[in-house]
Amino acid sequence: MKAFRFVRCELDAATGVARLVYAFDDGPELVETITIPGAPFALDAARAAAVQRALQLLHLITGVSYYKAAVPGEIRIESYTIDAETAALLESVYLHGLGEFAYRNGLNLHGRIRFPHGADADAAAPALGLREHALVAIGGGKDSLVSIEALRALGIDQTVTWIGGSQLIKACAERTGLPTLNLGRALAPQLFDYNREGAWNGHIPVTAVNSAILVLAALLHGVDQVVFSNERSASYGSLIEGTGEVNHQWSKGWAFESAFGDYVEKHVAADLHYYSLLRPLSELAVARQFTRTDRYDAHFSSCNRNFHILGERPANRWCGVCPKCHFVFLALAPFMPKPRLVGIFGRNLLDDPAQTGGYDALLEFQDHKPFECVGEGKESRAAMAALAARPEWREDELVKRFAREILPQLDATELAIAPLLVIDEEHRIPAKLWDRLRAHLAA
Ligand SMILES: CC(=O)N[C@H]1[C@@H](OP(=O)(O)OP(=O)(O)OC[C@H]2O[C@@H](n3ccc(=O)[nH]c3=O)[C@H](O)[C@@H]2O)O[C@H](CO)[C@@H](O)[C@@H]1O[C@H](C)C(=O)N[C@@H](C)C(=O)N[C@@H](CCC(=O)O)C(=O)O
Ligand SMILES: Nc1ncnc2c1ncn2[C@@H]1O[C@H](COP(=O)(O)OP(=O)(O)OP(=O)(O)O)[C@@H](O)[C@H]1O
Repeated sequence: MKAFRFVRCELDAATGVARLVYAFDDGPELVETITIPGAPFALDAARAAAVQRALQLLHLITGVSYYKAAVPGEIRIESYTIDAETAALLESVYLHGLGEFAYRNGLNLHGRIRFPHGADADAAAPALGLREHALVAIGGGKDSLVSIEALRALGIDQTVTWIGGSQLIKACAERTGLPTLNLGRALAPQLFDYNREGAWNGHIPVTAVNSAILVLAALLHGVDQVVFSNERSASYGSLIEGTGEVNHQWSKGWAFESAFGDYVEKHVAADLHYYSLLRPLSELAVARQFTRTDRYDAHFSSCNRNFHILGERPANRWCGVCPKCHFVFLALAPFMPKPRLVGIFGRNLLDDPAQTGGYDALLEFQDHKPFECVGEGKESRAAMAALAARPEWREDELVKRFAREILPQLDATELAIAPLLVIDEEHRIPAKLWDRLRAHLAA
């Protein structure tokens, strides 16, 4: 393949269906479809122009799923032009968002990803007078539920919003009792053929794609906030010997959030605020927040095996053997009564010797942090050290092994949980919310 082509993008405001069209060389058109319920959308000229800008941004970001199948040397944008700032944002999203993909496939993408661009646009995007209301992304796991409950406690109007057909996410969304919005997304079917035929494949920055979809939905619905639930720990990747840092969850990190959020306000709509409500918190602090209500215990799951487009789902909501199950069990354990936690998972993962290797990776003991959405090694070590001091946990096989074999090798001054629960000040949460939110999170 010589070139990856951004062929065109179109949105029908009468139906809410967006078509994002790509191609390799002179091959078939690859059409991804996004459906935003609530049509027909009546848009004044300023909002229609902002929707067009958001649609192009979505087209450009979503192309990463297809580009990765062949990583050709040339990128062409055929039906509109972009400026240097847009090109820089995209080059960063593609390079860092495909970091794990490149590492696992032994590819070097540095210097390869170049988006063609013209001069910088001089006019900043105007404010549109958007209604004060939050579209909150829900992923079926604990994080977004913590945000939803925090916004509820603060009295912020919100619509719980998700992409795709997951029944598990739908059940969690309905359990909130709040208004819901389910956005449709269908990848171009040829991508799955390419994968079967041996195209390059691997992780893509899915949170960047989801973010761009919600920005488009927010504009069509005329609301002023898109809220994600990405914690501080997501900014830190796995440290690979001889390679450096590779972050599976790069588009959940601060680098993406700050670049994308600033771009949306400057280039799409000045009064559309994209932010992560959980950015000031570590994974352990989010876990602690989650334990404040048991409303979702029988509904939520953080296990990504629930969320495949193709393929099998786990027999119950928690497979119990993947890094996310391992980590979420460990992160909740210091803050939740043991019977409640074992009840959620249906078993005690810390008393199962078969999970030793998985926990060693989380602890960064003779292994690196797994390529998954899990907390930092220091969070896992602090949580495990806390459990080693608790009578109800210390006899469990993996806690006992930690105390015997790993703990003596660690610096005891780095194992306290309290410093990891400190609320950070680096975030994009609107100033008018922050003081009240801070007080809620500190309680
Ligand atoms: C559910 C899951 O973890 N999927 C990852 C898995 O994909 P798999 O082949 O096992 O199954 P499917 O998800 O059904 O995907 C089928 C193929 O489709 C392609 N694809 C899918 C979505 C998309 O947006 N673009 C695509 O190109 C892909 O080629 C699949 O082969 O392994 C893949 C390869 O490593 C991963 O890319 C799949 O991850 C999904 C994109 C996904 O939604 N994953 C989230 C659960 C996830 O990892 N979230 C991160 C967020 C961090 C971030 O933004 O990067 C997290 O929780 O850490
Ligand atoms: N299908 C989806 N639709 C909309 N937003 C999603 C979807 N999947 C994940 N997200 C959002 O992406 C972000 C990262 O997802 P992540 O899986 O870390 O969060 P979560 O499911 O809320 O919690 P957990 O970490 O426990 O799985 C969250 O803001 C989440 O709401």
